[in-house]
Amino acid sequence: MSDPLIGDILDAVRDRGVKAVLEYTEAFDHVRLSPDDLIWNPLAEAPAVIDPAVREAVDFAMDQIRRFHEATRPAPVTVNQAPGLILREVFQPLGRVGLYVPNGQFPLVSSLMMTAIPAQVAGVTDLVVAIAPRGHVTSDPVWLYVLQKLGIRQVLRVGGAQAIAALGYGLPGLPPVDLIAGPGNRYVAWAKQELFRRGVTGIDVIAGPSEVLVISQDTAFAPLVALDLLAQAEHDPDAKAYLVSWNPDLIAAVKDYIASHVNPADRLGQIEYILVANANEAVQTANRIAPEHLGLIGAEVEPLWPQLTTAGALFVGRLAGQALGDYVAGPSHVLPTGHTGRFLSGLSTRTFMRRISVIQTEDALPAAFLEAGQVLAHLEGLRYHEQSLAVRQQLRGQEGL
Ligand SMILES: NC(=O)c1ccc[n+]([C@@H]2O[C@H](COP(=O)([O-])OP(=O)(O)OC[C@H]3O[C@@H](n4cnc5c(N)ncnc54)[C@H](O)[C@@H]3O)[C@@H](O)[C@H]2O)c1
Ligand SMILES: N[C@H](CO)Cc1c[nH]c[nH+]1
Ligand SMILES: [Zn+2]
Repeated sequence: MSDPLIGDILDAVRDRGVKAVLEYTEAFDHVRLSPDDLIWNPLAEAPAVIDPAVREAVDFAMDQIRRFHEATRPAPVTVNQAPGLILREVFQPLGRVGLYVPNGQFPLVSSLMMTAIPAQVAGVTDLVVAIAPRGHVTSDPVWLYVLQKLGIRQVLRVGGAQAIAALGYGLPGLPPVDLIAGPGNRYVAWAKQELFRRGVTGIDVIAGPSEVLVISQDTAFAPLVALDLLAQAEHDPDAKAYLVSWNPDLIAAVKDYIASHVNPADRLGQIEYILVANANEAVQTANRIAPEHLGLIGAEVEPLWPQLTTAGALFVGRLAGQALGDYVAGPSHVLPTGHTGRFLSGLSTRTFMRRISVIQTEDALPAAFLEAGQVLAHLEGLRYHEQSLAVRQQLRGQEGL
């Protein structure tokens, strides 16, 4: 089977459930699962034992991610708008959330941390994680360690559009979720959008194949620039990497570095070199592309960062390779792709919260609010709106109300 319409996969899983999920898993992942293999509880396994150096790195990354998300969790706001009018903005965690974690071309254990930690810091307690059955997710000690450390009780061992459909429509023993978050390849990103379009679930952000754009000028940085382009291009043949510079010598040096270091067998995404006239044109080009990651390397370009308004995340300074953000800096690496940074932001605790406004009154409410409301209701010809305020104006201040 090749490139079926994603809508057909969603329909099949909605209508034929487990049977369709198993068929697509066999077709795309070349794994034959039985219905009993689909859902797995990592907490039912013995505690994972992993290499101490890996455990230390995982623990370090998880601490950094948690610290950043705790510091940026939105706080409730109270506004005393007028005497007797108390306004609030409060945040409530979502109910049941599905997290998609990529495991097709590479096992992205870091994406599990970068989605589950923000969700948990937001207060979500009902989480299911979907991971494609490539390799041995259920016996790999590192996956097991991270899943157990996060306290995840339900893993759906399915990837691709069929996993997204199963999360959205539900399966026996797997209630449907309210929101699906997490990155994935083009099939995953497309399926999430289609499920949202159908009104089945919320989604976080369009986080498809990885992208990077680097602005740099100094030829001394050619190896750093080249490696940052390659680091995102290595994720997927659908990934995109751009170098933007007004120094043709740097572009030539980066091309040379890549030509002499890359193995022809690497399945890299597309790398594009864009020669611009000056800094202003570099900024305009980057803002138009709206890349997932945007790196600024070198003293000449680093001060440009406040002008860059559409990237998913900015990386400023020669030590700020995008891989730092991919693993350990702290903000989630789940970021908008495909030019959607123009209107979407990366995953955060906000992704997993609903914002509710609260309008609370007391008898001191000034008459002006009820009067102006009646005038506007009258203007729109909405009789009962007007009456509902008029009756309150009469009752205002009366005892026992
Ligand atoms: N934007 C972000 O925030 C972000 C973060 C991390 C990773 N990513 C991206 O996530 C992606 C991970 O992709 P991946 O493929 O490695 O893993 P994945 O888990 O996203 O996808 C694997 C699944 O794709 C399905 N599939 C494969 N070929 C198919 C076909 N021809 N038709 C239908 N379905 C098919 C299979 O069912 C498989 O289980 C990469 O593109 C990477 O760049 C993005
Ligand atoms: N660069 C990816 C986001 O585009 C995230 C990631 C996970 N592991 C390594 N990198
Ligand atoms: Zn990466």
